[in-house]
Amino acid sequence: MPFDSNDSATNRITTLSSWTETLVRTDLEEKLEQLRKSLRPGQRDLADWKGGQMAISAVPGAGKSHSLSVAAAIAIARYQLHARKQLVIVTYTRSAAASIKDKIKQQLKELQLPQTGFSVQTLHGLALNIANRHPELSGLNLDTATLITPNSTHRIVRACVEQWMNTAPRRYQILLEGVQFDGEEAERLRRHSVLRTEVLPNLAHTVIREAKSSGLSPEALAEISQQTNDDYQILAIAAGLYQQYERLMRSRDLIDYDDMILAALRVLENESIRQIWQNQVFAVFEDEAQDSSPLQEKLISILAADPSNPNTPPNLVRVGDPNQAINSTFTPADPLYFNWFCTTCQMQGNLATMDRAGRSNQRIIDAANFVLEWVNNTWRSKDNQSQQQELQNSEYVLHRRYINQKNSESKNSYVAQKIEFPFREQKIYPVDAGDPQKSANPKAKGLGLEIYTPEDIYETVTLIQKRVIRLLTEDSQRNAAILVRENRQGRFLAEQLMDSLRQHNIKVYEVGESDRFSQIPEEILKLLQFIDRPHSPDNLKAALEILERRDLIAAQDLNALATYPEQFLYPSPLDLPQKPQVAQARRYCCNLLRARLELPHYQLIPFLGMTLKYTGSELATVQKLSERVHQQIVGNSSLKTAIAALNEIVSSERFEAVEEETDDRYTSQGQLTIITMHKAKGLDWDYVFIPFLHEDVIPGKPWVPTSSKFLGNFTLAEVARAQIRTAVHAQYLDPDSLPPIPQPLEAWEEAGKLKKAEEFRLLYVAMTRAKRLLWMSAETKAPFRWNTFRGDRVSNLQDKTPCPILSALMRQFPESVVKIGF
Ligand SMILES: Nc1ncnc2c1ncn2[C@@H]1O[C@H](COP(=O)(O)OP(=O)(O)OP(=O)(O)O)[C@@H](O)[C@H]1O
Repeated sequence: MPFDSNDSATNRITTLSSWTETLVRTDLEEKLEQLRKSLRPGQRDLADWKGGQMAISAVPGAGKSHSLSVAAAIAIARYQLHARKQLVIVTYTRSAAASIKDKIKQQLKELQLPQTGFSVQTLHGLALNIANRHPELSGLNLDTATLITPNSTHRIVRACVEQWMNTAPRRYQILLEGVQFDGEEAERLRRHSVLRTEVLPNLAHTVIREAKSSGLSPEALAEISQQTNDDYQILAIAAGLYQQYERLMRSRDLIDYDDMILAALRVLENESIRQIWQNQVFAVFEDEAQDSSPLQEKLISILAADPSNPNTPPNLVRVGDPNQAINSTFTPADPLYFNWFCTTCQMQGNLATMDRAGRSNQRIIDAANFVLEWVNNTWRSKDNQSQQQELQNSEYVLHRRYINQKNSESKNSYVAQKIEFPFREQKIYPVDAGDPQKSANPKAKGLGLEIYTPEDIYETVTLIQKRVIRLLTEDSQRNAAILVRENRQGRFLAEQLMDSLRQHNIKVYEVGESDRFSQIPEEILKLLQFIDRPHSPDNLKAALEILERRDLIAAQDLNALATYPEQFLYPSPLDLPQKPQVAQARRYCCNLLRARLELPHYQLIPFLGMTLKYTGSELATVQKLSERVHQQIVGNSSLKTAIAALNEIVSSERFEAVEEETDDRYTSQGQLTIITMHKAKGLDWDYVFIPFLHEDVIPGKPWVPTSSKFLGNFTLAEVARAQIRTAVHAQYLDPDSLPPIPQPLEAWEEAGKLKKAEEFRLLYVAMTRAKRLLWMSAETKAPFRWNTFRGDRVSNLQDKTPCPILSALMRQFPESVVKIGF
C-alpha cells in the first residue's frame, strides 16, 4: 500500500509524482539497456563511458558513426542533458554531421525524450561559432573579413614570396646558387623564374598550413629554425614567408580556416568566457579523430574540460581509425596524434577497440587483414636502428608525460604496438551470429576477391564493362564502384564505359575532383565573360559548352555556331532559317544578354545560377560565390571588376562548394560510380573494382621536378614539412624539448616514408569499401604517366611493374587469381 491514511494530500501528491518518476526512470533505464545491448562488444565500451578521456580505435565498417550516435543518445538520457548542458559531437564534413544528427534525433525519439541536449558540428563550424559570439576577443569580424583557401598560385602567396625576396636578398642569393652555379646569365634567369613561380610559392603554401595548424606562430617557427644548420636555412625561409603571409592577410582583412580555430582559442584564453563555454559543454565526442590537427585537438580538449576541476582529464571521447588516415601528406592532419591519444588512454585503461565489422564478405576481410600485416612486416624488416631508438625515446617521454603511477603492463603493450608503423595492428573480425546489422558479412559474389592481370588498360575496360553489365542487370538493387588513384584514370574509364553501360540502363556517375572544389565559379565566370563580350567566338563557344554540358541545349557542332557570333546571335532575314537546336541555343544566349540590360550587375551571378538550373547545394554555392565576389569588389563594383575577382578565384583558389548533406548520390542502386580512393572514404558498395594497381602509382616515388634540381635532390616544401613535424612531435611529447631537426636529405627520406605508408593505407581504405566482390587488377601495359595520357589507343603504353601489395595478395590468395580467357 503506497499511501498512509494519515498522509496529507500534498504528501500524497509528492509521493505519487516521485513514484511515477521512478517508474518512468525504470522504464527509461530498461530502454537504455536494450539500446546498449544492440551494440557490439567494442561499441558497448563507448556506450558505457562514464566521464573522463576515452579513445576508441575502430576498424573499417565497425559502425563508428552508428555507435557514436547510440552512445550519444544514451549519454543525453542518462545525464539528462539539456540546452544549457550539452553533449557536443564534432566531425569533419557537413554530410557526416547531418547524418549523425539525424541518427541521434531518431534514437531520442524512440526513447520518447526531447530532441535536445546535444549539438553536432563540424570542427570549423564550432570554432566559428565561438569566435563569432565574442568578436572583441577573437579579433574576427565576419562582416568585413573574407575567408579564403589560397593555393600556391594565389596572389597573397605570390605577394608574400615577392616581399620575402626583398627582405632576405642574401638568403635568396644562396638559393639561386643552388648546389653549384657557373654564373651563366640564361641559367640565372631560369633559376630566378623557377624560384619565384614554383619553389617558393610551394614552400610558402605547404609550411604556412603545416605550422599554423600545428599551433606554431611565425616567431615560434623562426625560433625552431635556429636549430637547423643546412646551407639554405630552409626553415628560416619558411618562417620569413609565413611572417609575410600573416601580415598581408591582416592588412587585406582576409582569413583562412586555421584563423577560425586560432580565433576560437583566443576567445577561450579569457578565463570567465572559457568557463561559460565549459559549463555549457557536458562532453565532446569526436568522430574521425585520426584526421585532427594539434590545434583542433587543443580546441576540443579545452571545451571538454571541467572548469571547477581543470586538472582532471576532460570529458573527451575520440573515435577514429588510424589505418584510414589518408590526408596526412597533403594536409597537416597526422594520425600519430590520435595514436598517441590511444596510447595514453590505453595506459589509463580507457582504450576500447571496435574490431567487428559487418560490411564485407570474409574473403575481403582476410585480404584487408593480410595487407595490414604484410605492410607492417615489410616495414619492420627494413626498419633501422635509429627508428627503433626514436620509438623508444618517444615511448619514454609519453610515459613520463602521462603516467605518474607506473603501470608496467600497459607500458609493455605500448612498446609492442610500434605506433610508428604504417598501420595500427588491429585486425578486422566478422560480427557474431545474431548481429542486428542487416545482411552483415554478406555472401561472396564470384570469388569474393578476384585478381586479374590484363594485357593492357583496354582489356581492363572490357573486363569491367562485361562484369558490371552482368552484375547490375542480374540485380539492379545492387551498386558498384570503380576506385581510382588519379582523376585522369577516372575520366578515361568514364569515357570508355559511359555509352555501353547506358545502353543497359546502367548509370555511370563520374565523381570528379570538381565535386568538392566546385566547378561553379568557372562556369559562372565563362558566362559572365560571354555577357561582357558576346562577340568573341571563344567566349561564345565557352558559354555554349556549359549550356550543352548542363543539358540545356542539344548536343551539336558548337564550332559552327561560334565562328560568326553576330550571325548566330542576330541572324538577318537574308540568312537561312536556323535549325531548331540552333534556334534553341540562340534563345538561351540572347536571354543571357538581355539579363545584362535588365538586371543590375550584382544580381547577375544568382541569375546565372537559376539559368543553369542549379539545384540544392549548388544554388547555395552560387549564393556563397556571389557574396564572396561582391565583398571583394565593394567600393569599386562593376561587371568588369566582378569578372576580375572571379577570374582570380578560379585561377588561384580552391573555392569550396557548399557540401550536399547526404552522400546518397554516390551509392545509388543500379549505378556504377567512378570515384577516387580518397573520396571513397566513408562509403561502401556491393561490388568494388580497383584497376591500374602499379608500383609507380601506389606507392609511387617521391619526385623532384627537373626544373628545381639545381637545389639538390629534394624539394624544399617536403623537407620543411618533415622538419616542422619533427619539431612539433617532439614539443607535443615534451613542451620543454629542443629537438634535433633532421638535415634536408634525411627529412626528404622521412617524407618519402610517410608518403609510402599513406599510399598503402589508401589502398586499404579502397579495399575495405567492398561488400560482396573486390575486383583488383594490374595491367601488363599502362600509360607512362596518367597525367599526360591522352586516352586514345595511339598513345604509347609501357610495361609496368605491379603494386607490391597486389603481388603479395596473389601469392597469398592464389585461388583468387583469375586467368583471363578461362
Ligand atoms: N550495432 C549495430 N547494429 C546495427 N547496425 C550496425 C551496428 N553497428 C554498425 N551497424 C551498421 O554497420 C554499417 C557500417 O557502419 P558505419 O558506416 O558507421 O561504419 P564506419 O565504422 O563508419 O565505417 P568506415 O570507417 O569504414 O567508413 C552501417 O550500416 C551501420 O548501421
